[in-house]
Amino acid sequence: MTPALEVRNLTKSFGTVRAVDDVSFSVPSGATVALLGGNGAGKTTTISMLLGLLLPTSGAVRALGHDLVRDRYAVLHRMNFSSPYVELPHRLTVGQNLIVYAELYGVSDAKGRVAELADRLHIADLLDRPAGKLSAGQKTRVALAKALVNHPDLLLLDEPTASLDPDTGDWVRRYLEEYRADTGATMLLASHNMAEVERLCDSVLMLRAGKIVDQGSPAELLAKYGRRTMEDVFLDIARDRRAEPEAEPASDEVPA
Ligand SMILES: Nc1ncnc2c1ncn2[C@@H]1O[C@H](COP(=O)(O)OP(=O)(O)OP(=O)(O)O)[C@@H](O)[C@H]1O
Repeated sequence: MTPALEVRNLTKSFGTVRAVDDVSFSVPSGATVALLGGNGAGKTTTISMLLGLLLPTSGAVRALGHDLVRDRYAVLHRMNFSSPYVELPHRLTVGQNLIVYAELYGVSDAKGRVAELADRLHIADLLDRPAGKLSAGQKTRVALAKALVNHPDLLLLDEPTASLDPDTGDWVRRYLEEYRADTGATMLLASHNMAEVERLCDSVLMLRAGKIVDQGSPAELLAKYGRRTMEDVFLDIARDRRAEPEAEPASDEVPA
């Protein structure tokens, strides 16, 4: 089966900064994959290129079987994204924004789809509010509604639960699990929440300074680094510690 995403030798330079440096990976259809890395590792730049929003310096991206630079209009209507860094137009209400996006994506019953999402994502009480006057957590939920408005087959999520309280964050994760189970959609998500990654993702790509420095399923990485949590694996990889279990202190040693 054709992978939902195929990324080959993707590179993006901003002047002398190589934000993404010769990155290659593929995401099987229906999989959920995490893109992890510390601040400035290149996650947002990668996602922007995967959306066709940013032109690569070199390399190629195929999304749902189409080249994203040459053939983006064949595929963009089957993709969507959410990002805390992209604001909806502030003066329009949440409802107006969602209708505009639904119509831009050619959703046949735009009003019906927005009402359905408002109900499912518990944002009905926000529909008449200006998008610029929402709290950070409310914006995150509205961004998710926008990301799902066209029933995307390929969903790119940049920190989908940023700013959400633990209860709402848990609820959004459950919703994403249901969406995937119902639709078979493929998801690539950048996250700083390691519990979220363990829960949602089949595999993990670890970026450091624009390069993929390790990858595998959460279970494989936990075993490889001899750790109990992805938080510890993340710290090992981000701090360039080698993938081997730490020795237990001998019983007569006093821990420092
Ligand atoms: N438009 C730009 N012009 C110049 N440099 C940029 C630009 N966008 C990103 N960078 C640089 O590219 C590198 C990667 O940034 P990017 O935003 O992709 O990181 P990130 O992994 O998403 O980080 P964070 O977790 O902090 O969101 C950083 O060094 C950043 O300063």
